[in-house]
Parts: sequence; C-alpha cells; structure tokens
Amino acid sequence: MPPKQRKIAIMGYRSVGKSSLSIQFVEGQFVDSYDPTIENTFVKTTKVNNQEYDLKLVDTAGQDEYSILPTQYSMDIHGYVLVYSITSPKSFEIIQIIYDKLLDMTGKVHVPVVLVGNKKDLHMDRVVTQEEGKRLADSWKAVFLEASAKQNEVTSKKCVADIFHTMLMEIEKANGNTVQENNKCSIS
Ligand SMILES: Nc1nc2c(ncn2[C@@H]2O[C@H](COP(=O)(O)OP(=O)(O)OP(=O)(O)O)[C@@H](O)[C@H]2O)c(=O)[nH]1
Repeated sequence: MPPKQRKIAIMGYRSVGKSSLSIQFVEGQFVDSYDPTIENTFVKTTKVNNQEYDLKLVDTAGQDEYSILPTQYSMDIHGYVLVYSITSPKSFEIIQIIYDKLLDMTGKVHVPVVLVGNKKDLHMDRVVTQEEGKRLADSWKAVFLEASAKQNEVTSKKCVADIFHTMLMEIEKANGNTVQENNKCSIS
C-alpha cells in the first residue's frame, strides 16, 4: 500500500509544550529551553497498523483569545492536536476558544481532534484535573490524553508518538474507516 499523506496542526496557548511534543515525536529528544515558535513544519514517516503515513506536522505559533487563525488551517489540515498545560488554567480556557474558532472556520460540526493535557510530570503545579480535561474532550467527541513531553510519557504505558498515532486513527475514523486500537507505546 502506498503511504498516505496526512497533515496535522498542533495548536494551543503559548508555552504549553507544542514544540516539545513535536520534537519529542520527530527527534526523540526533550529541549528544556524555551524558544517561542512562529511556525514550523516537521516531516516524518510513521507506520500505524501496517499502513505507512507521510506526516506533515505544523507546529503553530502560540495562540491567545485575540489570535485570528490563519485560514489555511481550515483548508489542508486533516486533524488537530489541541494542547493545554495541566499547570495553566489560562491555557485550558484558550483551548476551548481555539476549538470554537476551528469549528467556525471550517464550517464543520465535527473535526478530528486529540486533546492533550501536557506537563503531567509537574504534579505539584497541577491546576487542571484529569476529569476536567476528559469532560471537555467528551463534549467534543474527541480523544483525551495527558502527556509529558519531558518524560516521553502519555497517560498509561504510552509515549508521545501515540498522540500522533491516535490522531492518524481519528482521521481514519472520520473518513469512515475502522481501526484497531493499540494500547502500548509505539516505537516508530
Ligand atoms: N516539565 C515539563 N516542561 C515542559 C514540558 N513540555 C514543555 N515544557 C517546557 O515548557 C516550555 C515551553 O515549551 P515549548 O515546547 O516551547 O512550548 P510551545 O507551546 O511550543 O510554545 P510557543 O512556541 O510559545 O507556542 C519549555 O521551557 C519546555 O522545556 C513537559 O512535558 N514537562
């Protein structure tokens, strides 16, 4: 089977770890320093359920309540990884605004979304509970995962690559395809 071409955007408030999650997935490393992103596209070939995907990952600039989303984000993007930090109530508020803007812009009632609560390693600074994240994702009929880009960990027994693999599977489902669920850390 030829590889499928997929484009995913990773969005959220400033400093929630969008670049860190992207770099952990693409390069397998964590960078502690903070360098605000303008926009960056990563390319990676990855395999899920025996299907190869040529993935373009658009790491967007941090958005706030006043940001106007570039219209190209509604045109050639197959799915959205929406990220907040479990240590930032503001980022949780902003992610809901971004989701509403996406629906408005695409004119759709449902877009493939994976909601990610990042920085789950910072237990002491947690302000957004897992239940709040799950409830929000449920209201969108989206998948919810908590992650640590730093520790390359996602919910239980999974790693950052699984965020993107889950996203690819959500896109398959949105296209009417059935998918196999995977419950351990993916390597590629
Ligand atoms: N402890 C911890 N720190 C993290 C994690 N993910 C990111 N960080 C740190 O948070 C800061 C911001 O991370 P970035 O990945 O640059 O955030 P961003 O969302 O891309 O930021 P913008 O480009 O401004 O939108 C950096 O200092 C990271 O090292 C994580 O899972 N745990």
